[in-house]
Amino acid sequence: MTIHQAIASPGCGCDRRDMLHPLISIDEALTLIAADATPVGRTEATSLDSAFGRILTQPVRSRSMAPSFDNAAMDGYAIGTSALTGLGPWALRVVARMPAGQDSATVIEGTSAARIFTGAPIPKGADSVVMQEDVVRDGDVIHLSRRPVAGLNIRVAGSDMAKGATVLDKGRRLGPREIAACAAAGAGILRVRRRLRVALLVTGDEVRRAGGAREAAQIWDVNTPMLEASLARAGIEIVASAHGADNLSGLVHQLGEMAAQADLVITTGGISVGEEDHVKPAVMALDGETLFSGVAIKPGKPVTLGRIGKAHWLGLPGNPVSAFVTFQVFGTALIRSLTGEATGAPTRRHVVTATEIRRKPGRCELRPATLAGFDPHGREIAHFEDATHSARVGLLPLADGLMFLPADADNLSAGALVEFQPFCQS
Ligand SMILES: Nc1nc2c(c(=O)[nH]1)N[C@H]1C(S)=C(S)[C@@H](COP(=O)(O)OP(=O)(O)OC[C@H]3O[C@@H](n4cnc5c(N)ncnc54)[C@H](O)[C@@H]3O)O[C@H]1N2
Ligand code: MOO
Repeated sequence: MTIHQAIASPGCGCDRRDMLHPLISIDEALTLIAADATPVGRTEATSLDSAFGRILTQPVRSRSMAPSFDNAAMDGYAIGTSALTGLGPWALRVVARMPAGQDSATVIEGTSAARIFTGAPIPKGADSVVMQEDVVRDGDVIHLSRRPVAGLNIRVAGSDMAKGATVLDKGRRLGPREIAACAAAGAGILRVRRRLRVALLVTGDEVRRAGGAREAAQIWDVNTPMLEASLARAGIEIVASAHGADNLSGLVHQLGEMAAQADLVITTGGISVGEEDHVKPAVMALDGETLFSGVAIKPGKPVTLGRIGKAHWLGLPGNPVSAFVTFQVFGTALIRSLTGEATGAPTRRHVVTATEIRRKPGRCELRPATLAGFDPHGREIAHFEDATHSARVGLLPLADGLMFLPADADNLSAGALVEFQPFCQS
């Protein structure tokens, strides 16, 4: 039984069908982004200590075996197991001391042992390291009651990385884990894509700097700080961030200047259908083009992708939750394509809904949701508000990601399986 006629429109109230401007699906929009946005050309060298957040343009290969020599995994005694005849216990004379970082010509022969510390090279003749807790030491002699196996507590050369092994493929974003692997591989200089130049134009006559003076009917700017924070990572350079008035000639001037210096221009506001919405006309006045305009989602329906000259243009709606959601879904995918990041669009996983959902079908709803543990079958549960509100950011900090409610679903029972995209940094 369908129940959607009984449902009021509690969200942004923008569900009416618009036959003049057919909407495309999320996946169609993501396909267009992937086809249009090829990585910016230039690459550059960077040292490992400033590589965080950058995208590799060449694979990283290990310069030597890792570890490069057999070494002790424990503080203890290096011994040769073949000298342990009979059933024990055995007494071994300590003939050398081997701290980490010191090369040594020590050779272990017969029932002798070397005092050894974690990370120190294994001396010739030794094939086992016995933890100091497992011996009794008496002067220069250690007493051993249990036979250690060969190889015990030895980190074998090359067991982590072979020489020349590909440690990372090109297209990887360098986070702490990747940087650790590069360091172990001896990769001090890396080839990465140059920073993506992004310009931000937040429009609206009513918009004033957050926390600053404002008059009645004026609002604090949420989109500039939210998007600057979303773009704050090492592979991105914000080359301009400005406020634009609802004025065609002013926007033409600002967008023209931004497009000349940026790979990507992101705008917010001014892309709906009212006569105060001047962003699209301004792009057209600059001989820009539109790849898509309008996606069948809620919130964020008017999201638009295009070009202004050589620059890509992503037009986000003015409503802050709509701008945030569309940046998460499309902005992130676009930036990953432009920076050549191999992961592509952010991945989604399945979660189950915490409670029943009644909604008006028509557009796929991207509803901020909070993860709340697991159900008895081990499936992750997502909590959510009763509706999606494109202008209410108060509860956004509580959400972990976006729940995708299918376009045609008018009633989902508690425990329904839905897609979930965790929030991510661009
Ligand atoms: N007749 C129709 N009206 C609207 C439609 C429609 O299809 N037909 N779509 C609605 C939808 S959906 C959205 S989303 C908005 C998008 O409009 P714009 O992108 O043109 O955005 P604005 O009108 O400039 O602003 C919308 C809203 O957001 C507030 N805003 C804008 N910028 C900021 C900012 N930086 N920080 C905080 N809040 C901001 C602005 O004051 C408006 O309230 O259009 C619907 N209308
Ligand atoms: O008000 Mo709109 O579709 O919610 O972004």
